[in-house]
Amino acid sequence: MAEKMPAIMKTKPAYGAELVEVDVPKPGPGEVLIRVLATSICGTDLHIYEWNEWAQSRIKPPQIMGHEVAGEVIEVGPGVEDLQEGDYISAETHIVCGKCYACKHNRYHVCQNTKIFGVDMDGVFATYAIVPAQNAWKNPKDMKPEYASLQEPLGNAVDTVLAGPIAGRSTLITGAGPLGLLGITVAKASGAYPVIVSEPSDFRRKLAKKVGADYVINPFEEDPVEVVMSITDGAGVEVFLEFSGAPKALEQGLKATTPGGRVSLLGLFPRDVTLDFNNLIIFKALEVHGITGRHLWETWYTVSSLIQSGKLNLDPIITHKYKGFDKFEEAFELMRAGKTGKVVFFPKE
Ligand SMILES: NC(=O)C1=CN([C@@H]2O[C@H](COP(=O)(O)OP(=O)(O)OC[C@H]3O[C@@H](n4cnc5c(N)ncnc54)[C@H](O)[C@@H]3O)[C@@H](O)[C@H]2O)C=CC1
Ligand SMILES: CC(=O)[C@H](N)C(=O)O
Ligand SMILES: [Zn+2]
Ligand SMILES: [Zn+2]
Repeated sequence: MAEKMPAIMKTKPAYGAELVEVDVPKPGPGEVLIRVLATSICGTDLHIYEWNEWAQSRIKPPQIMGHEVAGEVIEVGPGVEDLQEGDYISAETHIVCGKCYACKHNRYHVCQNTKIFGVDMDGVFATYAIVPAQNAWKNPKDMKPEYASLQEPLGNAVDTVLAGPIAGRSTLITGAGPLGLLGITVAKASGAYPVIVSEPSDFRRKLAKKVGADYVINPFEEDPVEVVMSITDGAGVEVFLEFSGAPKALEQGLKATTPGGRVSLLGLFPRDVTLDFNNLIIFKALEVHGITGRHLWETWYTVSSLIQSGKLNLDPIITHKYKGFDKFEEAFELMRAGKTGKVVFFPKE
């Protein structure tokens, strides 16, 4: 095995990243070394690439980027018992403590001491990567690596869509970025109808239709609330799934939700949001869920079963595949321009 490997690294506290040659890491106690088979870009990676305020407050360069992955275990560190060379795994990105109040209440997805690889330590945009054994998820041998790599963001989408009943429910999704697109296919596979999607990007509205949306709305040209009311005979939707992080979308979605309906909020807002809580939430008795991470580990079981059921329409969502990392800047710039769904790298041997 090579001593050195290419890696996409945040080398400096500034815009961009670099493709550099680094030493292949050695697994320490409780860790495994994987050969990366597929790794995909998350919106968070884009924040790190762009070096926005959040990234400046959290990321300590130099650091290998990336946290969505599928790989083969090639070396097992001391003390690891339930993994062996040859295991085909993906990884939960949240490294949780198991000791805090949240963990002791089985709320691992909101562990107060969460560390995230690719965010708080070296990640997986490389030929080989270190994964904590406690975070490894064993994949069925026949699962495509690009699907296996998407399980982590699919987990966010599953927790958003399935935070309450969805079968047969009218559903509004705001934001058809990579996560919103995953939300559409999970909602359709789970029996939601109609699935109405509000998304200003023409490229992404077309993608939303391909993935299975029943209706798409351009919120910059039509009032999504009016369109939803006309589709639902004035009732509003039973379920509102917020995947955009746009304050306007939040307000429109709440207005379009039927009294007593359910709201799941995944999108992260760029700033504090001012909202008419009395009339948009309280007097409508809405059930509102904040969504973060994935429930450990039931969400991973749900995601894997949905993929294996063949009911998820993932291929149209994976819009860009790259062999190796040479064109990573093109990939990030296309993603920044909103001209992609999910982008997947397949490291060269
Ligand atoms: N809570 C959590 O655990 C996580 C939250 N996120 C957040 O989820 C959100 C979605 O992630 P990505 O799909 O990667 O983000 P993205 O930024 O690629 O997609 C957001 C989409 O919303 C659309 N949009 C903008 N304004 C809109 C409006 N007024 N109405 C409808 N759509 C509008 C954009 O055109 C874009 O297509 C982001 O805010 C991201 O930060 C991502 C990962 C984990
Ligand atoms: C930080 C991330 O982007 C990650 N996908 C998560 O679920 O927390
Ligand atoms: Zn992510
Ligand atoms: Zn904890």
